[in-house]
This record gives sequence, C-alpha cells and structure tokens, in this order.
Amino acid sequence: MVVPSVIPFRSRKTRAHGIPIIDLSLDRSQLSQQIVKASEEYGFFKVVNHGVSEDIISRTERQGSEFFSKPLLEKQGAGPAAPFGYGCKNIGFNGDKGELEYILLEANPQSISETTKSISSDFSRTVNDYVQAVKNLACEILDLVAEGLLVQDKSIFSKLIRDVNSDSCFRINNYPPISTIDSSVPNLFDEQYSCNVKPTRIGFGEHSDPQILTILRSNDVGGLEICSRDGSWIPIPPDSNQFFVFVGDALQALTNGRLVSVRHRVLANSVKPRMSMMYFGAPPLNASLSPVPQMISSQNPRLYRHFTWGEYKKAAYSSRLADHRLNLFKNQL
Ligand SMILES: C=C1C[C@]23C[C@@]1(O)CC[C@H]2[C@@]12CC[C@H](O)[C@@](C)(C(=O)O1)[C@H]2[C@@H]3C(=O)O
Ligand SMILES: O=C(O)CCC(=O)C(=O)O
Ligand SMILES: [Fe+2]
Repeated sequence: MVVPSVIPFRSRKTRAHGIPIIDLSLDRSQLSQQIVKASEEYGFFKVVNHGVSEDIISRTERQGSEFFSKPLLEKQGAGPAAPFGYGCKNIGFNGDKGELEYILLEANPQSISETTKSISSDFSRTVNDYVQAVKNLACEILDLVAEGLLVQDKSIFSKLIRDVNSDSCFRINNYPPISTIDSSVPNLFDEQYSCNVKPTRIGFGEHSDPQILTILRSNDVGGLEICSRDGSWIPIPPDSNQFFVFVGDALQALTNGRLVSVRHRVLANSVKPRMSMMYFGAPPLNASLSPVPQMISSQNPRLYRHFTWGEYKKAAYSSRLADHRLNLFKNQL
C-alpha cells in the first residue's frame, strides 16, 4: 500500500490572513505601484476586474470536468505526463507525489491540439482560447510590473512570454474529495488538544513556480495556501470569478530579488473536488535571466550569476518539488 504524505490538520503555523487584491480597473500609475508592492511583500495577489470573459472561463472548467470524469484509460490517451500529458499522483520525475490527477500541456496551439487529439477538438479549441486570454492578462500585469519598477522598456518582461518560442505551459489539476481517499489513512492524536484529528492530505506539495508569472483560477473549493515571509501558511479562500497571480523564480531573478517568488501548496481536504487551472508564463529556452540593469546598484549587488531559462528549467526538472532551486544560481560574492 502506498502511504500518502500527511501533516497534522491543526498546524500551529496556519492562520487566516488578508492578501492583496488588485483592481485592474484602477488607473495605471496606482495599479503599477500596488502590483509591485504586492509582489515585493507576498509574491502573490488576487486580481479583480480582469476582463477575461466568464464564458471562456466556464467553458474551460466544463471541458476540464468532462475530461477528468472519463475512464482512466481514456485519460491516459493524452499520454503519460513526461512532462506533458495526463498524470495521476506522480509529480515530476523525482519521486514527488500528491493527491491529484492533472493534464499538463505546452501553451502553444500546435502542441495543445497534438497532445489533446485523443480528447476532443472542443477541448483543444477551448483550452487554446483560455490560454490566449490568460496570456494577455499575464502580459498586461507584467507591463504594469515594469512600469512600477520604473524600467525603461515597459515590455521587457511581457515580450519574453509573447515570444513565439516562449516555453509557457498550462495545467489543469483535479483534487478528489476527501470522502473517496479517506479510509486508507488512520486519524492522528493531537498532543496539544488531546484528541484525534484528521490528518491532512498534501494535494500538491510546497514549492515555488520556476517560471516568470503564474495565473491561477480554481472552482469554489479551497485548499491553496501561500507561505508568508515569517514562514506561516496563509489559507487562500477560493474565488471562482477572479484570478490569483504568483511571482515565479524567473521574475525573482530578472528583478535581482526585488520581487519574490512565493512558496505555496495545496491541501486536499475538501468534501468536494477542487479543480484549478494554471497558466505558467515562461521565456524561450535560450532567453537570459540576467537581472534588468536598473535593478542593480552598489546597494543592490547582483544576486545571481548569468543563466538561461533552459539551464534553469533543466535544474528544476532535476530537483524535488520543495527544493529552493534559485539558490543553485546565486552569485559567489
Ligand atoms: C517535481 C517537479 C514537478 C515540476 C518539475 C519539478 O522537478 C520541480 C518543479 C515542478 C513544477 C511546479 C510548477 C508547475 O506546476 C510545473 C509544471 C513546473 O514547471 O515546475 C511543475 C513541474 C511538473 O509538474 O512537471
Ligand atoms: O492546484 C493548485 O491550486 C495549485 C497547483 C500548483 O501550485 C502548481 O500546479 O504549480
Ligand atoms: Fe505552483
């Protein structure tokens, strides 16, 4: 029997907390400052008034639910996640496991239609439309980041993910409800409260996203937590009408550590299935992740050595989910 990784349900480090909410209908100068502040403090924020149509969001959710409700053999028709395709419980190539199934796709039209040809042309078309919409949102946010940082070239970050060779990807995760995975794990005894508590399942273990920016949308089922600077875990209430934005490692490197990539995880303890969709905006493989010149000064010496996205991606795929991969690229001062 495979024993799932568990942590006690009542972790003393978990607390409810407000996270920044960015209203994209505000004027640009206010917006750019708010986005930079949120990205410096948390590396994470929620965006409202994002302009992505409800129709494309609900159609993609429907396609996702239909796909995950298919028999296993049909889902496996999308190929094993190596790394692109259908995956179940195994995450990456280095032994990480989670209580989820997923489909991981390269975010370009040719590759989406190739990998999803066993599913349906509707699935492929809908995912494509969704990816285009959230890519535009990611680019808009990145232009505001550049403005807020007072970088001269306002499209310095967005052009990396607009590039035809961008290595961006898209993933839909499906976390089964607790009732279907509950019976195999015994309760734990909580010393502090002297009672038995339900162990918490790790849906997707702690990590930071390697790319530039992640745009996440989930159904109304919670489980996502972000790690604050003091190491406490902040549960993020789900909001199916809005998007959550994560700063990735590549943006941390490009801004010489000024913006921070956020560590996050998903606990799979809900009675309803959680379905989340993530667009990971990434540069082309040969793009340099050297910090933009304005981010370096005598007070802020260069933190990371020169490396490309291709080198970073290789290091990421050779590491475990929870590893701090960016540390491997620190400058020897
Ligand atoms: C364990 C792993 C899975 C992952 C590649 C890695 O070796 C380390 C980073 C993981 C991650 C996290 C963010 C995204 O979900 C992802 C697709 C990515 O680019 O990096 C996953 C990788 C994966 O699931 O293949
Ligand atoms: O499923 C989620 O809500 C988040 C998953 C995640 O962090 C990831 O796939 O990188
Ligand atoms: Fe993630």
